[in-house]
Formats: sequence, structure tokens, C-alpha cells
Amino acid sequence: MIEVNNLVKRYGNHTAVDHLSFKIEKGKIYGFLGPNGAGKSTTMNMITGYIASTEGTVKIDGHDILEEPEAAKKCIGYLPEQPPVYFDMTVLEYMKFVADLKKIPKDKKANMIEEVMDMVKISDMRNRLIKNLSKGYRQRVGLAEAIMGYPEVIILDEPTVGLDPKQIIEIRTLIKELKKKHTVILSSHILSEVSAVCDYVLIISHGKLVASDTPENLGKLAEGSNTLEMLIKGEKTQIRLALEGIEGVNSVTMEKDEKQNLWSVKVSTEEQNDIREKVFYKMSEINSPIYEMKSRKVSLEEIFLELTASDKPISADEVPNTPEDKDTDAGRSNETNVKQTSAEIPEEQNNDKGGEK
Ligand SMILES: Nc1ncnc2c1ncn2[C@@H]1O[C@H](COP(=O)(O)OP(=O)(O)OP(=O)(O)O)[C@@H](O)[C@H]1O
Repeated sequence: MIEVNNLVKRYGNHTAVDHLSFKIEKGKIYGFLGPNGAGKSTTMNMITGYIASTEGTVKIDGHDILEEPEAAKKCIGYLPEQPPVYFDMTVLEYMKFVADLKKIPKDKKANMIEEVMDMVKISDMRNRLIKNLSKGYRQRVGLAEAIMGYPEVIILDEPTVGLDPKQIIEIRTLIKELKKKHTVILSSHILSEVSAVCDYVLIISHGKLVASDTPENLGKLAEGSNTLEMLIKGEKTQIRLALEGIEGVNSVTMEKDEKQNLWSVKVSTEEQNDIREKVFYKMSEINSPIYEMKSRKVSLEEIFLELTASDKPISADEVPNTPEDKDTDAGRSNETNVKQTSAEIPEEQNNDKGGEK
């Protein structure tokens, strides 16, 4: 349905989108997830033809967005981050205006407007001026605009930003409804939103795709590892080597706790591997007393932060399994899996985008 190939956008020296490639298939909801400034809006704007790419191509249903913009844009409905609604029109006037803009045939126009207004539940507001609507209702008007004409693909840029929790739930329910007839791509910086709504998640960081999978798989991957946090007294290399020698240990990180003259040690293991006893005996062997030991699961949030925080994006061969190569997915190693995982971002960030622009 949509093919994005080596898409690049540079603003002067700054590369906002860096060789992105992925495919979007029909009838699913795709989540485009990344922290503020990751390049989500820029990508959406290139897919929808709002801005031109520096390099690369976007094809929608086989039509190149720059070479055949009209044919390509017919397949898309777009709700930008700031819906460009006219504040001095009533909802109904605006819907008529949008229908004309999208060249909806006269004989279908009135019905379609009613259907779309019903879908997004703005029928009761038809005679209200848009400037007098709440933010949530304005968002619905923007959504109605994207749906008008029933395009194959509906693209929504941060559709719930600035909404209250009730409005967020309503908009999410609406988005799920859209899946029955449309392919939906939505961008968000909130993992819980993407997990709740999407069939497939693409994680973007510093303009690059760093992971892509179903929310279920991403969730499972995070469940697949544990961390053992300890305070240990002794010689650094000796402790490290002893821990690394334990079966099931994936990685060991050590930091000096100067105050207590102890090593603060984090050991990452596979989830099913409880190595606490082995650690106890190993440390006893090397005369390194354990002052503290805590076992905990790695949260999705930690993994998402790890994936998206790095200044240096994960290299191409570690990167994504897009839907078309999903079959090869099953045999991935645990290590790769963790790198392809995302996380839950606290709900309190919902209404606070902050960040750069
Ligand atoms: N017109 C522009 N000129 C210069 N730099 C820009 C422009 N638009 C975006 N950028 C930069 O490109 C990067 C990606 O921005 P983009 O808006 O695509 O990120 P985003 O993931 O959508 O973030 P947000 O969630 O905050 O909207 C940012 O560093 C941003 O500052």
C-alpha cells in the first residue's frame, strides 16, 4: 500500500530523517513511535506530500508522491499535528468545504458529510463555530477531514496530544473503528498509546528506524530479560569475570559506589534464569561479600529509552524486521530481540509534548 524507500530529509546540516525504509500493508493500524524530535512529523509530511524529501521515494498504491501527487494523495487522508481547520466556519460549513476540496461528487456529498460527522461524533456540534469548540472536538473535526472521501490510508500525527484522558480514550476507540475500512498510520511519542491501538509498531530515533514489530512481540521481548542489581565488595575484574562465567548472564555493568566503597553491579539475564544462588556461591568463592541483591524485570520503558536515547543509531544489520520479512523473525536471537523492543511511557506525559522543535 505504501512503500517508503531510503527517505532522507535534511535541514541544512541537520538530518531529520535518515534513510528510512518500510512498507505499510492494507487493513492494519501502524504506530510510528519515537521521542520528540525523532523525525515523525517530518516523515508524515513527506509521505503525504506536504514537504519534499531530500532523497528517497514514497509510493502510495504504486504512485510516487512527488511524480504523481494527485493520484497518490487521493489514497490518503491526513490529520497533521495542528489540524488546519478554519476557526470562523461552523462545523458543517467546514465539512462542506472539505468535501468540495476532496471533489466528493454532489450526489454523495450530503450523505457522506452526515456519515463522517456521525463517525467522529460531531453531528451535535454542526452549527457551532470551530473556534468555540474544545480541543478534543477540534481534533475530531480534523479527523473528520482526514476521513472524508474514505481514503484507503488515514495518517494521523500525534492525534491525542493535548487531550484529556476521556477524550484520549474516545479518539483511540475511533481510530480502532477506522481499521475496519482503512489502513491507519499514527505517530505518537507515547508507547502505551501505540501498544493500545496499533497492530504494528515502527520505532524511530534520530531519524532512523531502530525497531519494528507487533506490540505483542515487543512486549514478550521485554519480558524476556531480568536484571539483578547488587552491591558487592571486592576487586572489580575478579567480580566481573566471576559473574560473566555464570550461565545465562547476558551482560554485566559495574559502577563504583564511592560512598560505601562498593561496586554497584547490574547483571542482565534471560527471564527464566534465576542466577541468585549461583551468584551467591561465586562471590563467596572469590571472597567478595554481597551487601545487597535485588532482582527485577526489565520494563518496556527502559528498553524503549535505551533504543531511542542513543546518539548513535543501531546499525543497519541489527535493524528492523518490517512486515514483509516477518517470517524470518522467529529465529532471532535474544540479544537482537531486546534491541527491537519498545516501552511504556508514563501516561502523565500524554499531555506534555515538551521537547525541541
Ligand atoms: N522546518 C524545519 N527546519 C529545521 N529543522 C526542522 C524543521 N522541521 C523539523 N526540524 C527538526 O527535525 C527534527 C525532527 O523533527 P520532527 O518534527 O519531525 O520530529 P517529531 O518526531 O515529529 O517530534 P515531535 O513529536 O516533537 O513533533 C527535529 O530536530 C526538528 O527540530
